[in-house]
Amino acid sequence: TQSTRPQRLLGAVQKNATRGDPRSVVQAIDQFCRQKEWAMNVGDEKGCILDSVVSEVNPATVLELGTYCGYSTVRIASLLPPHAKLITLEFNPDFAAIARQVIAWAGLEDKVHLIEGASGDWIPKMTEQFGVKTFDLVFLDHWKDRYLPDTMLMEECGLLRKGSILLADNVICPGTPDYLEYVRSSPRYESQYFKSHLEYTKVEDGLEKSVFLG
Ligand SMILES: O=C(NCCc1nnc(-c2ccc3[nH]cnc3c2)[nH]1)c1cc(-c2ccc(F)cc2)cc(O)c1O
Ligand SMILES: [Mg+2]
Repeated sequence: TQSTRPQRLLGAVQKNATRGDPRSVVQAIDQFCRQKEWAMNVGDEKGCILDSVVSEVNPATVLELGTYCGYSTVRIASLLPPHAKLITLEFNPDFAAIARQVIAWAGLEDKVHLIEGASGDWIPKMTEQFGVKTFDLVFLDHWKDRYLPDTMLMEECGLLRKGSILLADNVICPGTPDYLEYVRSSPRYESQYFKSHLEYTKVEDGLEKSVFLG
């Protein structure tokens, strides 16, 4: 039977990356996506912006919405201080199965909780299931029409504190117009746009960084 793109991406990691070396896993995926097949990872250019925000925030608790193959999960987890926790949510079981193996190849499974399920179901359960009171950083990279409802849900569930950072991928392409309007006009957020490009292309895209003001 035919392999899927995520399976071929995993194959490239197992072939070209060194076990336990997150940077080599990231590099192997970027090389695969540039030379073989495009895939919807945040990519190297936006990935550098992600790295700088993670390093600046130095978060103890991170929520990632939209794991896909685990590329950004590996980038984030490799920068976390010891004992920090990254919870990543993936809706598609096939993507989740690949992501687990990519994260394991990078040797980061102890820092990552990968949950299979819908954000709307799991966000209200974060505190009781994982003992997380608030998130220091949230990386939004899942279905683009879920960014706004899930942000409102996180507010309602008290998962954001004064100073929590939301970093959203794809605010231009594919685009998240309702989310952008919300975080840019709400007095409860201070937002900043980091102009970049859609992963592995010349198409404009960018990340929106929003600080929750409480
Ligand atoms: O759809 C995207 N990403 C979403 C994957 C996902 N992986 N997991 C989920 C999830 C996880 C929990 C959920 N709970 C409820 N819905 C959920 C959806 N969603 C995406 C698409 C593009 C893209 C750009 C241009 C094109 F021509 C085609 C495609 C680029 C990107 O950077 C993306 O991130
Ligand atoms: Mg994305």
